[in-house]
Amino acid sequence: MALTLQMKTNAALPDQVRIVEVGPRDGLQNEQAVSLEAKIALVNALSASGLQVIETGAFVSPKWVPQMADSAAVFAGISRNPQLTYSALTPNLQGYQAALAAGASEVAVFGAASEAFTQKNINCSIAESLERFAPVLAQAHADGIRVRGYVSCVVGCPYQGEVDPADVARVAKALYQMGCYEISLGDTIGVGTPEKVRRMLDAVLEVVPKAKLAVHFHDTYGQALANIYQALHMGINVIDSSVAGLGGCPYAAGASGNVATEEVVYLLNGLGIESGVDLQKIAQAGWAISDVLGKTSSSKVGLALRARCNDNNGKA
Ligand SMILES: CC(C)(COP(=O)([O-])OP(=O)([O-])OC[C@H]1O[C@@H](n2cnc3c(N)ncnc32)[C@H](O)[C@@H]1OP(=O)([O-])[O-])[C@@H](O)C(=O)NCCC(=O)NCCSC(=O)C[C@@](C)(O)CC(=O)[O-]
Repeated sequence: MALTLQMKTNAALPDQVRIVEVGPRDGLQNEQAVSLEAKIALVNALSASGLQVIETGAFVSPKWVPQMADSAAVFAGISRNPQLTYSALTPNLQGYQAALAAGASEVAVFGAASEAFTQKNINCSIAESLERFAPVLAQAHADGIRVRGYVSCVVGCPYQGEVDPADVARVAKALYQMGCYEISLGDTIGVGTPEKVRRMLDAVLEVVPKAKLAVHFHDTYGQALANIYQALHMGINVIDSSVAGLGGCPYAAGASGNVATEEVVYLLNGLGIESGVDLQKIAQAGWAISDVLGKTSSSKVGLALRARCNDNNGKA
């Protein structure tokens, strides 16, 4: 009986998941300044872990997010695996051109379902943000560069509070219709619970196909893995995460980092879902960047593996 139940539950889950590693960008944009060498070492360690996509930097105003000011140098310094996508955040055409010059293989525009957050984050209204993204998409299309679209605050906003799923669906649909190949739905401040996530995804799935959606959960209230499990059951098979649970959001006070990549890989391994990511290698990347930052990793999986490794005299 228990076995039958288990098989039924897992039958609804995808066989494969693509993890989009956002640690070098979403993570480090909200940590203390990290040296260029450490950023390059992080991206190189992530590249060796089996990940397919690494968000490597952001071409935004250095006055707004100084931690990302050396993104071009990061792109110039990394050892590229030609099989991997090294992406960058670009708020406007200026950022897009800088990302292209730096050699980004893909870019992302970023909007939000909340007017207040959009103002704080990119200094314009939602409608104005979509106007700014249009030339980015047009130029990227001409250059043969894929554009991802983020929608922030999909289940809550640090300024306005509740966010209507209809507003999320409206912005997600707009980005999709403008030509974004994938829409990443961000719980920027990590307030979602599985039921809220279900209601939000129900609304978005009415207007964007599930194969074009990704989820991006911050873990402020410890709900990220439960929310991912909910999203997996609704057919979403692209998950954003950040090694060692790095980061937060500079315009969302108190927000924790993204769900840790180690946690996501451990969950997927336990569910028999293929991600291609080597848990030990991603954990090692997490230990290294946590040491650079001089802080304890936010990844329980990373900490558990490190303790085991220490017990085994350094052998995994
Ligand atoms: C969008 C702007 C630029 C508007 O900022 P603005 O001040 O309104 O822009 P502007 O067009 O008036 O330009 C002002 C100055 O910025 C410069 N500028 C203009 N554009 C760029 C650029 N691309 N790169 C470098 N510099 C730029 C421009 O050259 C000018 O320089 P000045 O003449 O004063 O010396 C600004 O608000 C900004 O950079 N915001 C970035 C905010 C950010 O990065 N937030 C974090 C990422 S979003 C996030 O984390 C959420 C996400 C994606 O992870 C999903 C989730 O968790 O929900």
